[in-house]
Parts: sequence; C-alpha cells; structure tokens
Amino acid sequence: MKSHRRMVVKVGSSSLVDDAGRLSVEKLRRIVHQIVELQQSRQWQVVLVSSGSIAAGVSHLGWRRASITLPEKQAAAAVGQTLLMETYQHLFNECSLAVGQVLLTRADIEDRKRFVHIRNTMLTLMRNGIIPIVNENDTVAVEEIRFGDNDTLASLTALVTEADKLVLLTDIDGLYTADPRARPDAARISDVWEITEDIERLAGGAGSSVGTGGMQTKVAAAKIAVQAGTDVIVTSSRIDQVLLQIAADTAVGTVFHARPEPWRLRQSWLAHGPHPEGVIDIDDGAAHALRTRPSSLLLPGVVWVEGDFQEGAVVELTVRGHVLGKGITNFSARDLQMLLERRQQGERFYNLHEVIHRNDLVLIEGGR
Ligand SMILES: Nc1ncnc2c1ncn2[C@@H]1O[C@H](COP(=O)(O)OP(=O)(O)O)[C@@H](O)[C@H]1O
Ligand SMILES: N[C@@H](CCC(=O)OP(=O)(O)O)C(=O)O
Repeated sequence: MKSHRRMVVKVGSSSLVDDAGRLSVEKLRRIVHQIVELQQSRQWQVVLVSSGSIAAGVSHLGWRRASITLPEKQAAAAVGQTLLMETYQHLFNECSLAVGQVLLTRADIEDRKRFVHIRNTMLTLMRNGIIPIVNENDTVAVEEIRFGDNDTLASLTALVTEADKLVLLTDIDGLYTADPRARPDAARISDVWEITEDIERLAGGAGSSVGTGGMQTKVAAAKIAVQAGTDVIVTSSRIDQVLLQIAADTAVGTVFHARPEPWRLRQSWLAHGPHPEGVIDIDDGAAHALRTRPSSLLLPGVVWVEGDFQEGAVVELTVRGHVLGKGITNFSARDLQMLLERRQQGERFYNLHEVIHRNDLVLIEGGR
C-alpha cells in the first residue's frame, strides 16, 4: 500500500524560459514552491520531469536555436542541464528539500533489469523525501534510444512510479478542438474519458520555438499513462497555484481520466518498454480465448513463428499478421519451429505446452 499519493509533474521548455529564451528563475521558483507545499502536506510525493536543458544551454552559449546541428544541441544540453539543476537545487534547498538528478534514455526502460533499478532508485529517493528531477539524457541519446520528447518520458516516469496523477504543464490551458494559434475559435475540452482517433486528430505540433512535439506528444503520453491507471492533466503553468488546485481535485485544464481497469505494472512495461525480438502468429480461436478471459497461450494456438529468439524473449503476438499484443515466450524460436513441424507430421501433444503464461502477456489491440 502506498502511504502517499504520487504526482509526476512535467514542465515543458516553454514554461521555463522568458521571452528572450533564457531560463527564468522566477518561473522555476513558482513551480518549486508549489511542489514544496505538496511535499510538506505529507499527502503527496512529487517527481519533477523538467525539460529546458537545450533551451537553457543554447541561450547561455548565445547560439541561435533555429540553425544548430544535433551535436551542438547535445552540447547545449550538457551545458543547460547543469544550469537547470543548479537552479532547481538552489530553489529547493532554500525550502530545505533535497533533489536528485535522474537522466534516462529509452534503452533504460527497454531493459527489464534497468527498469527495476530505476524504479527502486526513484522509490528510495521519494521515501527519503528527496525530489527526483528527471530529464532525457540528451548528450548520449542517439536516435534509436531517444524518447525524443519529455511528454513520453513523463508518462513512462508515471508508469515506473505508479503515479496517481501526471500533470503536463505547458503554455496552454489544455487540449483544444484545434490548435488555438491557428484557430482562435477553438474550444477547450475539459474531460476525456477515452482517447479515440478523433481526439488524437485534434492535437497539433509545437507552438513555440523551444517546444518539442506540441499537443500530439501530450495526447500520446496521456494514452500510455491512463492505461496504467494514472489521471493525466494537461494545463498551463501560468495558472495560479495550479498544482495545488489539481491536488485538491479542482477542475483545471484537460483531464484524461485513468482507465477503470488499468494494466498491472508488468503489463505496462511489456507494452511500452521492450522492442520485440520476434513474432508468434496465433489462430482466431487462441486470440478469442486470450481476449475474452485471462488465458495463457498454448501450443495448439500457434500458427507460425518468425525471428531468432531465445526462451524468455519478448515477442509480438499477431493474428493473421495483425498485431494483437506482446508476451514473454517460454520457448525459443528454434524449439517452437521444431514443435510445429512435429505437429504437422501428425504428432499429438498430450501435455499442454504453455508458450506464454497469462501473466507475461499484454493485449494492445482489443484489450482484455
Ligand atoms: N489541439 C490543440 N490544443 C492545444 N494546443 C495545441 C493543439 N494543437 C497544437 N497545440 C500547440 O501545442 C503547444 C504546446 O506544446 P509544446 O510547444 O510542445 O509545449 P511544451 O514545451 O510545454 O511541451 C501549444 O502552444 C499549442 O500551440
Ligand atoms: N530533453 C529536452 C526537452 C525535450 C522536450 O520534450 O521539450 P518540451 O516539449 O519543451 O517538453 C531538454 O531538456 O531540452
């Protein structure tokens, strides 16, 4: 049982810099003071996911954001991240709270062992009243291992910490029916109970020169978090005491409501962490069984296998080529192939070969 409620607060670059693009201590202070108040209420543990390292570095170095290369961006992040942390440390220390820096790449979430270590570290920081401050490890993150945007990173942080609320603070007070910069007549949506394709279509790209991903990445992040049982609130950092209002369940911004039957942590990790190493295609009967009741995948349901994976690998499950979900296989690809060949030659299997245990399975499409 959790003794505190947990809130992951993500602050976008646009909420941290002034009009000239420099880190605004005043803006940081306003956020820090609210987190301190929540933390001191002893009802909330807060994790801060802060963007801003590239923006801070670029302005500190006097570079022009519009025309910098990737290595320059990564160099700017190296400079900006220390500036960012120095400022946070100073502001939190003034209020007698310690901070801990956590820099992550996608590869850290993909690997089950690293995932567990990150979780343990975060929980230990929180248990000791220390505020984890998370950002992408921009200086080392190459394309293949990048989150690419901190909205996704924040949703995975919410997943790792099993947060009750994920707050995405930005320069606009929620999701609108269209990007209000282009459509002044757009209206704010206050509640989203299901993230349908129509909702996804409303979201456009970044609105400022420092932002990444815009509303699109926020809606995608919300999709991950609500499925893990976290309420997601997209709102403006400019609203007075916004975090305290959210903690008190006052309606602000757009609330994406947590799914009533969320995935367990292991399923969430399976769905969003590892890349599959191969494919197991199953027949309609097996798919129906998996969809309608908690069942394991047994050998008779397997149609074909692709890839060169070992037992314990994460594989994609498909039905006639359409993605159904992911699972951890108890058999290597080689052994499965052999069993399928033996079945084709007429061998009957009386002992039930369990290919994927029901606890090691997540259905992405169609749910369960
Ligand atoms: N449907 C929409 N509703 C609200 N904002 C939208 C929408 N589509 C695009 N946006 C843009 O998303 C921007 C916020 O995202 P972004 O610039 O990435 O901020 P941050 O740096 O806080 O992550 C807004 O300024 C807005 O212009
Ligand atoms: N990791 C990057 C931020 C990337 C990002 O998603 O930015 P934003 O859209 O402002 O939240 C940085 O610290 O500059």
